Amino acid sequence: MGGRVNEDLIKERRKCTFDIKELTHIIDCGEENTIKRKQIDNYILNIKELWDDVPEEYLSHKERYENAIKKAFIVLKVLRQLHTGNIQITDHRTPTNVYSIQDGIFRNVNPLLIHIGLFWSTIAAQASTEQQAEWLQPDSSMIGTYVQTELGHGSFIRGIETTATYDSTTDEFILHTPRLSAYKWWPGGLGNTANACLVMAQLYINGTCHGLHIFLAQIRDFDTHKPLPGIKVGEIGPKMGFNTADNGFLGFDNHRIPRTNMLMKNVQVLRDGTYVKPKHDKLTYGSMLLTRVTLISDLAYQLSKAATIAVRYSAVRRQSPIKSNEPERQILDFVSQQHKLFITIASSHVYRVVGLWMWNSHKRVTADIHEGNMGQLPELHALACCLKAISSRDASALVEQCRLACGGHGYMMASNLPQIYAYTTAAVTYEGEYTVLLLQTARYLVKFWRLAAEHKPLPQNFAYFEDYIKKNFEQWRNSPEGIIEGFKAIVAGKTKAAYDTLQCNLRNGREFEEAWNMASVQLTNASEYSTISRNDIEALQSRYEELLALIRPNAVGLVDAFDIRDEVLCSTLGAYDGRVYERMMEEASKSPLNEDVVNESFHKYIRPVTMKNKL
Ligand SMILES: CCCCCCCC/C=C\CCCCCCCC(=O)SCCNC(=O)CCNC(=O)[C@H](O)C(C)(C)COP(=O)(O)OP(=O)(O)OC[C@H]1O[C@@H](n2cnc3c(N)ncnc32)[C@H](O)[C@@H]1OP(=O)(O)O
Ligand SMILES: Cc1cc2nc3c(=O)[nH]c(=O)nc-3n(C[C@H](O)[C@H](O)[C@H](O)COP(=O)(O)OP(=O)(O)OC[C@H]3O[C@@H](n4cnc5c(N)ncnc54)[C@H](O)[C@@H]3O)c2cc1C
Repeated sequence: MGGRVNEDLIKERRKCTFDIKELTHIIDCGEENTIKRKQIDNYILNIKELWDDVPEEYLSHKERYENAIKKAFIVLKVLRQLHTGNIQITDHRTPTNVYSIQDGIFRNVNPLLIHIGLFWSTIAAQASTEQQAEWLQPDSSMIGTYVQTELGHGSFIRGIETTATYDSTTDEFILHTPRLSAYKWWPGGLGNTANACLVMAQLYINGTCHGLHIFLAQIRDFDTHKPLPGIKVGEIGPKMGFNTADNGFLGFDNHRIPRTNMLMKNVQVLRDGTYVKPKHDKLTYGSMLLTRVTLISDLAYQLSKAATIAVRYSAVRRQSPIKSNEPERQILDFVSQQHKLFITIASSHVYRVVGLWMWNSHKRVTADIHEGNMGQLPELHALACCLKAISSRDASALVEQCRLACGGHGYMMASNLPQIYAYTTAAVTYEGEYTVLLLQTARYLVKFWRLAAEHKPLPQNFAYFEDYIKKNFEQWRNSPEGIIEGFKAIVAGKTKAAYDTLQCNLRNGREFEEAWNMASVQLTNASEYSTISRNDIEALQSRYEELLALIRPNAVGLVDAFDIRDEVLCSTLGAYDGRVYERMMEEASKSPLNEDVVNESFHKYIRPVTMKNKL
């Protein structure tokens, strides 16, 4: 769509007091990354076949999948070319990597997301060198997915019921789904696309269960794509979002795979059935850990999209004067609107920085694990659980806040805010449900509180527990350091309260697990424990309002710095040129309900009633 940029947006951009490009380079972790990102953006976004004539909302469930899969294989081909051309495209140092461009191409989810993001990365992390040499071929026929969750069990994965029983007479595992609740349910790409999968199953050797292990299983014929004998596979139906993700179900009827299809880097089953234990029994959960870490950066990106749309729209939209004799103001001038939006911009930066820090920590801990040192794994797991839970829950609430900040127009699919919300809120549940993950972190904190309560030595990271017990916390200071101190006091106080409740329940004769369950609301809910006073809160509030006013002239610059192309934003409200109403009208004209001046339902259903009444 041609045409001039909206006047208000032009003025906003003139007002900006900082160098937008410089901030973009910081977000991308360096100018060279910005250049590389733009090259990939240009390359992929110029492929004509990736763009739809009809908005995807007007397609049926089946058509949506078929359209998405067409695009997915164009993208896959490009990814392979870029890899061969040695362009590092999956570097999570930048949240705006190739996954982000896909948000624009699919406006939903790439059905190959799990194939690209989880299937290959799990093989790379958990398969032996020989297995990797065989399976990680660039021209592999395998299209895979990660198959863990079952109808009956998602959170409590030790309860998974699919079995893999070793048959030493044939040197094979027999994969079996013993009952309906053991059907695999949810894996992305499983419904129609995948011909292979990594499946989590309980390993049995000579009647002994060794717990969950990962197996590579072919499920469809590579040539005909028909399910193999003993495989029942299909798609699970429409969802709130993720509707192009092709989530599926899967059952095994005594399906045999070679022994060498168990992922054997950390754990082995030998030809004679000998079981060789891993160095740490949670290494099998490694893919969940990695995805939780990468998700934090992805959520930062979703927030930057929502903020870009809502801030640009708020600069363009004029409604109500502030003083009755003045012209109507940009809605961005209302301080309550600034409060809704600027926190989203800030949170995006916070999650980006934390996501990067977690990514580097993960790299470091993985290198240690390679050297046989597992010492840092529990802390990384506890941090990943908590950050994944909090960032997904907060990001969903903030995206929804941005949507509401766009008033009625935010309710239009063409604003893209409903899709961003549906995508973001899924992350609260998948890859470890919110409460369940918070309880994992609580378990870790309570362990260290017990040490503190028993006056045993604590690692440096937990010295503040001791400070809290000795009441060594400083008086509240209204500064970043003061705020961090305040948070430490809250964590210590909250952990103490939960620990005390646990102890009380135990003294009353409860078993530990029961006592834990009874304390679980305290374990997940925050209270105020810091030394902050009423006056401090008032001072903080007025500083916050000052900051809103300082940020206001730079609001559009701040979202421009996210540097998200219109083709990726896919929003009538958030495009760079701010031609909101023109775009809305143009999108409305694509509605099939506008194809005929008089819809045929008039003759079939309306007229017989209205004309009869007239007589
Ligand atoms: C990779 C790249 C991706 C690229 C894309 C980038 C953009 C991304 C965008 C979008 C992509 C996403 C698209 C959708 C993807 C969805 C995929 C799925 O959903 S796959 C299913 C996930 N399923 C869960 O997460 C189940 C949750 N449940 C669990 O993880 C476990 O059941 C848990 C942790 C809740 C409990 O496990 P217990 O019952 O075996 O363990 P307990 O008894 O509680 O604890 C035992 C010990 O193990 C440790 N532990 C547990 N998990 C650990 C871990 N992962 N690592 C290390 N230690 C762990 C604990 O800290 C505990 O330690 P102590 O005994 O206290 O010392
Ligand atoms: C869009 C999407 C994509 C997905 N993709 C995949 C995939 O590719 N592969 C795959 O294997 N899986 C996938 N999943 C499944 C996902 O990982 C699980 O749904 C998720 O782990 C939550 O498990 P659940 O459904 O069993 O929830 P439940 O555990 O049944 O949660 C229901 C409620 O019970 C509570 N609860 C459960 N246990 C406890 C406890 N111990 N203490 C306190 N409260 C508890 C929860 O907090 C929640 O409120 C996907 C899910 C979604 C929504």
